[in-house]
Amino acid sequence: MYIYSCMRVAMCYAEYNYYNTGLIPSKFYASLTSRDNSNFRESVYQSLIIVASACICKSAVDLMANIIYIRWRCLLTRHIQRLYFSNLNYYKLNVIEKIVDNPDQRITQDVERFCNDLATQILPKLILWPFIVGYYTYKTYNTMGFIGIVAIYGLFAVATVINKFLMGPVVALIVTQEKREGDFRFQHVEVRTNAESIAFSNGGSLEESKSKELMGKLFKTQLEVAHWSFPLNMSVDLFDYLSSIITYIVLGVIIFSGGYDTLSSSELSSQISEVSFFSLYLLNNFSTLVDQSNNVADLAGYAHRIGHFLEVLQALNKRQASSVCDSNDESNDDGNDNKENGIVSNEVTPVNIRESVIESDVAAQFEDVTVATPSGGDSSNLSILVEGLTFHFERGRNILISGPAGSGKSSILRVLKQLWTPLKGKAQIVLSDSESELMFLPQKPHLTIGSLADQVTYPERHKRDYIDTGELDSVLFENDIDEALRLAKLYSVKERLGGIHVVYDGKWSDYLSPGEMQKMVFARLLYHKPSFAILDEATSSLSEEDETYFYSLLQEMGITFLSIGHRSTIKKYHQLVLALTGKGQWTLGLVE
Ligand SMILES: Nc1ncnc2c1ncn2[C@@H]1O[C@H](COP(=O)(O)OP(=O)(O)OP(=O)(O)O)[C@@H](O)[C@H]1O
Repeated sequence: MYIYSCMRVAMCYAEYNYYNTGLIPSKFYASLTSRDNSNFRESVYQSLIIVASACICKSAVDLMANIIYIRWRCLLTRHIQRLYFSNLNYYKLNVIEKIVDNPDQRITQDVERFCNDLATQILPKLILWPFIVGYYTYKTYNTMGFIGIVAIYGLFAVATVINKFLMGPVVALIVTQEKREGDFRFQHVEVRTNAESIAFSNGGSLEESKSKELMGKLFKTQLEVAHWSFPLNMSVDLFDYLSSIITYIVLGVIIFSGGYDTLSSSELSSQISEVSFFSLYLLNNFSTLVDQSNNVADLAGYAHRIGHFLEVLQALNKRQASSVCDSNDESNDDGNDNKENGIVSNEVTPVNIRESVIESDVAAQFEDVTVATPSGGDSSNLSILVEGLTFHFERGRNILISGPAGSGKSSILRVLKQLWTPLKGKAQIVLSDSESELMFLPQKPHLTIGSLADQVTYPERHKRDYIDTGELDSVLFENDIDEALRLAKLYSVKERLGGIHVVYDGKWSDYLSPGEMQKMVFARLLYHKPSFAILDEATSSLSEEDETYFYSLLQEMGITFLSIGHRSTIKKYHQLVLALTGKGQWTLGLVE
């Protein structure tokens, strides 16, 4: 609020200066035509002061417009980020429901351009617009009469109608252009992210042709925008040029009809200068609005993309809220059923689930869960992976999930983590899903931007803040990380980097081998020391020797694990095997 008020004051002062600047020529005309030396000198001093303060005001307005732009961008981006990162929306939008294209581009680029255009191009022009137009309308009416007002307002009305008509197709094209821009950038980000794999598989020329194709589509749309902008620009320029001559046409009408017959020639030239300033300034304010047509077209394009994105995020949150309500209702019902029936057992299950389990010993449970691939709203795309799955993941009973590739092993974990909604039944993490209780080690390790310490403590945040405020002993913190790195056989990485707090200025996946990346995820596990762990092929890139080492270490530390893996050597670390046999079938049995 404070910055808007400052901006309004600076704009008022700037307008006052423009007004005085506009009157300078008439003062010069008067002093020059009357050969009045002292008046002339006074005009020179006055005009220098006016010009200097006009410059200061203009720069102050620019500064405030920039501050407002940054503030708006910050507020809008934060609002979108809050929605994007809540309820796993970032996952749903990027992996499951691709309802909006390029969410990253909308958050970074579209918001930036929208706020920049609005705050620096449009707001300064509009903030005092009604007052200025009112004032100069009054001045023009006083000096030119009714005819001047009709001519200026008439011209503006015609220009507005024409521009509104011409702007429609440009707005639609800007929306498409932004989508194409995002697709083009995404293709290059993909090449950057997977440079090594592409190089190994000689995919360079294929990627080049894909990039070329996307570039072609983008440039085609840009050309269409340029073509459709041509009539719009022409109309804007026509209004600009017409507005510069209409004043003189009206003045001609007034003079030739005897309007200023009583004035001497020096008074007439001073009058013409003053009248033309008022009317030109009024016209200038109108043409400023008309000139914004292009900016408004761009702005409408960005606003459409941001608005659509916000609508989708809000709809996802609403859907999540209503599904939570539904599941609460269901869980109340289930509670009663369970009391009556006890825990359900499955006939195809060789090992019956114990009838009573100590609640605190259960980390996760599946009750008659049917898992299907996400269909994106089209039920013909739906493929059942596992049907009626019922088991408990409980302390001291390590479970191995096995089955052919694509049989749905990871999908069971996705359902448990609430990334996918089961077609039927209930899968839930009973303990709190925090790093101290239960940790997931995903199939593709994700290493975040930052230091080695950030990798090991992930996803814990703000540790450094606690160290800075003295709430956490930095030596203890660093010792814990060192210990985790040593146990994960990654201490050499710390030495290579020169310390755990050195920020690696690049992509960790290019710096570490796939095996080292998996070790890094184990370092996380060893740092957080949870009671339970879920490992999705977490040792697939490690040697058998390292795999044996890590599984033995987990057993020594008393961590209960549920793991997915293909190697038979890891069987001996588990008590139960959940085997997926395809077409929704599964068996749960003791390890032989
Ligand atoms: N986001 C998704 N949308 C639609 N189908 C998907 C999606 N993710 C995975 N699938 C499909 O679901 C099926 C099961 O995938 P899942 O990742 O669970 O297999 P998996 O048994 O873990 O295989 P692997 O041993 O190769 O890791 C596969 O056919 C896969 O193509």
